[in-house]
Amino acid sequence: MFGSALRALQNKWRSYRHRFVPWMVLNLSRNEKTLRQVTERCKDKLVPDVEVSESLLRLFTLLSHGAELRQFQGAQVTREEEQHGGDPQEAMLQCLGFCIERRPSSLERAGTGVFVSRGLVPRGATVAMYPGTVYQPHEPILLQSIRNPFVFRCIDGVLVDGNDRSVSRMVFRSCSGRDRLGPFLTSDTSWLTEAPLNPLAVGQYVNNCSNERPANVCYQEYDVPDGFPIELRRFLPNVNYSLDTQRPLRCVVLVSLRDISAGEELFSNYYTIVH
Ligand SMILES: C[S@@+](CC[C@H](N)C(=O)[O-])C[C@H]1O[C@@H](n2cnc3c(N)ncnc32)[C@H](O)[C@@H]1O
Repeated sequence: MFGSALRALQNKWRSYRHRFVPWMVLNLSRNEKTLRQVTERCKDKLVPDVEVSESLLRLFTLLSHGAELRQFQGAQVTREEEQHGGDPQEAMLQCLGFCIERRPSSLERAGTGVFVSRGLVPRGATVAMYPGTVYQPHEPILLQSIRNPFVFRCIDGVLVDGNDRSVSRMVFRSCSGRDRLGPFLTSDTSWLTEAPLNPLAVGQYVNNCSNERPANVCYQEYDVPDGFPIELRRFLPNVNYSLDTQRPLRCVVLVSLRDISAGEELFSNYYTIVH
């Protein structure tokens, strides 16, 4: 009986993406608003990948100038360059028109959340990235997934482990070091610290929505295109678990569902079903 019920459920919800949070599954039966339902696969992405690429390239280019400025301390730089290029938060404000940061959540007992701290997020903006190690569906993640609420399942079964502690942390560091291409880093490990070089890379701390606090952002898979400049890949907060030169790197971005003002906390639907 349980088998046929499960099959019926699988037929109903053919494609889904979710965060592995046990209490959320219990919550789902009571609270349909915490589900994001998409009627067709083609309607799942709120903004096209090219727009995501454009935002990332603009921000990473400015961050890259800032990193150079810091390297060549003492060099002649204008005050404006110093202000906008040197500090990741300032670069974000200049480039995207808003800043986000981690703070204690506005929800009771929900730990840390992510807030818009300055500016205004327009609808359809790339607000954050979900950092972490990327596992193909067949790759082993059992050990890393134990008591780990940061594992994200993409629509195609690819998993992203965004935990910045314990085994997950060691795995990310190790894979990132392995994938270095001569002088070029191909991923950023600073999301494992309090001060990420890429200020978007805090999306794993976005909390789940509720009836009282509806979602203002949604997840979207983004495969890094071939032409993405090698020198800017060092700001990407994702790395493949297995060395893979054939497949594009999978990233997950959070896109705003509406305009979001400074002071507001970000909330996502931890569960999306694509019918
Ligand atoms: C991936 S973490 C999100 C970051 C988390 N707030 C933290 O500080 O680590 C997911 C966990 O956050 C908490 N959480 C997320 N949304 C919540 C909500 N709406 N209400 C209460 N707790 C929530 C739950 O403990 C859940 O297991």
